Amino acid sequence: MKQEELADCLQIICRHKLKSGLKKKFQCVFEGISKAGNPTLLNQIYTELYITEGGTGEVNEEHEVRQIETASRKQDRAETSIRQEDIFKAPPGRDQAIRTVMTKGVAGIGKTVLTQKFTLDWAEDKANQDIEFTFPFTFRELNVLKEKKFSLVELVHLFFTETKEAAMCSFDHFQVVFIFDGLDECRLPLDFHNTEVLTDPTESTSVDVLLTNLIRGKLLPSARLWITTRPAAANQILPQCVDMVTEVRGFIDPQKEEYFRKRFRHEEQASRIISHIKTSRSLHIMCHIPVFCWITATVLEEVLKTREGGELPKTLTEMYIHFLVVQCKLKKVKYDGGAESDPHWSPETRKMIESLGKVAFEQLQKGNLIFYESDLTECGIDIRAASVYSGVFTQIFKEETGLYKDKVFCFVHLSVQEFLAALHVRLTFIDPGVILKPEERYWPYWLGNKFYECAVDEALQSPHGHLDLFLRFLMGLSLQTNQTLLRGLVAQTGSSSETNQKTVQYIKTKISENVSPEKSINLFHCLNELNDGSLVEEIQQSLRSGRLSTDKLSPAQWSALVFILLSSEKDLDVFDLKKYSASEEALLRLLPVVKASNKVLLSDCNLSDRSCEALSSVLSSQSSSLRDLDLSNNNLQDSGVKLLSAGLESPGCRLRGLRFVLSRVQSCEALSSVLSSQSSSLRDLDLSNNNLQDSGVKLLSVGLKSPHCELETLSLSGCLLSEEGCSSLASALSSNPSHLRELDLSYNHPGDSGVKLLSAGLEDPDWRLDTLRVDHGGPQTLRPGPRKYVCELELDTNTIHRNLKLSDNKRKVTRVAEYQSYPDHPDRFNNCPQLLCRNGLTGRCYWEVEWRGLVYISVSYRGIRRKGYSDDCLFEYNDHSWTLMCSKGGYSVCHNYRRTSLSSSSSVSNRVAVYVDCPAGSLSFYRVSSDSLIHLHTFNTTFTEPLYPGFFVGSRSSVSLRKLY
Ligand SMILES: Nc1ncnc2c1ncn2[C@@H]1O[C@H](COP(=O)(O)OP(=O)(O)OP(=O)(O)O)[C@@H](O)[C@H]1O
Repeated sequence: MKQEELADCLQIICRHKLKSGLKKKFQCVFEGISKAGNPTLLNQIYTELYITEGGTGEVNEEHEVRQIETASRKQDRAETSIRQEDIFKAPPGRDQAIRTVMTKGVAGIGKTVLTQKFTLDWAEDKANQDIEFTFPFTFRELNVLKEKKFSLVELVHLFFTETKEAAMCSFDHFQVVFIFDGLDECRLPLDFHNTEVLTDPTESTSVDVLLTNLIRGKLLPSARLWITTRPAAANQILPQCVDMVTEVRGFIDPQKEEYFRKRFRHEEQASRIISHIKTSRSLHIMCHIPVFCWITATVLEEVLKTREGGELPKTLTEMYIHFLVVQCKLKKVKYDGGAESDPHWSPETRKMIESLGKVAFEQLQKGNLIFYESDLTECGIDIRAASVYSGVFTQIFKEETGLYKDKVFCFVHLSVQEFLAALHVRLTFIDPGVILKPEERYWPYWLGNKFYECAVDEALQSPHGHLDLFLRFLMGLSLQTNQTLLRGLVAQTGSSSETNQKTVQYIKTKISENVSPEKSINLFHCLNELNDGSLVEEIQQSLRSGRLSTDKLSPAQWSALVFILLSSEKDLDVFDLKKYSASEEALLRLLPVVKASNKVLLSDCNLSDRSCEALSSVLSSQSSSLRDLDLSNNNLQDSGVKLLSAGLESPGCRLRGLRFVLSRVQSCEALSSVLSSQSSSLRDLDLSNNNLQDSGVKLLSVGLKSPHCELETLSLSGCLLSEEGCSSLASALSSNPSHLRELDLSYNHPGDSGVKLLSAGLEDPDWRLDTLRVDHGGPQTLRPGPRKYVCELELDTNTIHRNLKLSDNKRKVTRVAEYQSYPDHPDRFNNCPQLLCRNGLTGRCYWEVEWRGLVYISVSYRGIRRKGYSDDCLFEYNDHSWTLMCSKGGYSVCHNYRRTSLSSSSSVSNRVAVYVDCPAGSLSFYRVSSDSLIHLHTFNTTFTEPLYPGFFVGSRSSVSLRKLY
């Protein structure tokens, strides 16, 4: 045989051996039960994970190229999911080969299992056969080699002895994939700036130098690399070394079910567990994290054996507590011969948990996730007992064998270590009676009452989020209810709710201090664990204020927010997008929350067709809770309305109330078809403020006429309707009279005959109609836009300041130096150069003013103070007035001390229009330019009292009311 052929042959044998070794290693998932003789086969349990390409920019925001990349990616936000076997495939539209992939994902989301499945599929010849060698490493294992020196070839030989046997000493000519799982667990100093360059795979050096050079592409540039990490640790790798970032997002709904069906072979048991999980929204949503599914499966399997239903664990901490309880019970019943009903915290179990907690904590502090016998001895665990633990407590502690000469141990999952570490802290540091040994005092936490605050600070300072999950558990364990679950183990000294409240406050201060999105999200999780009722509001504020910038959040961070919102157990009855961020981006990302809400308010949110498409899918989904939707004041085009109509017409749609604005008459046709569709459950339709005109109403009447239309209330207020429109409505209703109860035609011009036609229906016993509104009618209502709501204002001379002079038939106010001789009046502003109008507004009103100099155009409650120069008097500084400030420099708006300059004020015109809809709580300002209205700003609020228009007039300034009638 020639030399080359021999080499080929050896290589094939080596690959074959490597594959069988890997098959053996990865065919079972380690879930602690293997020792009990019941291994879980990876292929049997593996459930497809949802993986997406994930906003690479977050790795390092400063990096210019990345920013460009992020920007270009943003244009197409549609998420594409990536199949596990295609992890190295370039996404469509990207030509260059992908060398390094980084996969991020939160704790327990399935990164390790994913790499194992990838490797197993390769080893079983099922996928990626272009790869000649796959070398899966974990940082956990590599950490142990910190002090040692190897060449790359030696490192591979050490882990994959088959390659050594085949004397492989070069990988240059092969397609090789290196997998490095768990960067967050890495304790090697990866220094990309100061590490010497190494190109020779046979040169010996420390493992961190090897890795740095491999990742930088200096060493073995032809190899492909796959690194997985929890998100907070991703920034250890220079962004330019990573070609593609993906995110594991866990299980989507059908996969959650699939998981439980795979785990519980008995269909009935699986169905019972699934339906049980579905009864708790938070539990169901938490099950998108596979490790949580596993823990839930373990817990519910036990819990449901003994009782039907009952309270289900709702938070992460609760679930892990149950898990611990179940494990202890199993140990007691199976191995100690105890009975189900015995207290599960026998002195031995307690001692064992304490010792395990100590190991967990101390090793977490040191950053160790694999421990030696000596570490266990130090914590009072004797080695023989340890093997009993790992035998008995297999689901908590496992014995790792294989590569190491010494016996090593680790927890079955890092999250279990993090939980036990928190439990240890709870048991040791918080109990005031505990006297710490000097060596235990290195930790700042023991310092008494600032305990939780120190813990928060510590976690925030940890650069790669090592203590994030630990902190969540620690917070969870401070809850009285959780301590009760651990009665007998944890002393019931309990933190008082006052301490918890202080912690909540402290966390909120930290959230407001502009911490990174990852850290904020973890702090939200902590609030959730603390059962804090204002959590949702806190998230809203962070988004609204821009502290959490909607365009900088990665898809996974958004889904974390959704997760927190949904699992908060807070009533999500009404979802008001403006409270979060009035943007399409926010809507699309928060869609699962929309789906879980009953009433969804989306008015004035700059929504386009993209939102319509997404909403349409929510509408047609059987599982959606959405019943009421307000889409008014968005610039929806016909195409958008069409998309929405498809959802409205779908058989699954159970929407009852809809409020929106139709841009064009064609949209009426689409809506009309919804009304006449058999499956439509629409009962309330509010089309107020639409320029529908008679022609639009005519089209709509076709739907109203249909026997399938069961609309009960219809508002066409301010829709430019005249007599003709009324007659179409009357004719439609006479064909289908038995459903509509309320018809609002206010702010239209139905004329006497229109009113007569419809009023006749009120009397008709066949008609169900019992309320007809035709108030505020008149020809002026036929003007398009807000001008139809024009109202005549009258300045209140009793309020006018003495430096303001009236002219032009009391329509104009000018600031003057000389005092005017107005009589004393309690309503008069005596220090601020202001005045109010007489009209107390309660409905919809529109007016225009002309101004010069510096003028505030405001609306205010009547109670505004008149005396003195305090904040309560000035229109800008209180919560009962809303103001547009106009000056040559531009416009700004102000309410309750918060002033915002308007960027669109580059061209200032001296005419301003104001439109207020008091019941709807909206106040809009426009600039008037050659008769067209240019929107400046809208305040959305709730007006609790009648509003009085008013003005502040600066020196050498004037303002006058325009005559519009
Ligand atoms: N695709 C999957 N199918 C079935 N079970 C899974 C899957 N992925 C994960 N699991 C379950 O979840 C557990 C945790 O998964 P894994 O260890 O892969 O998470 P991880 O993302 O690596 O977590 P960490 O960041 O904490 O290390 C597994 O032990 C297994 O029980």
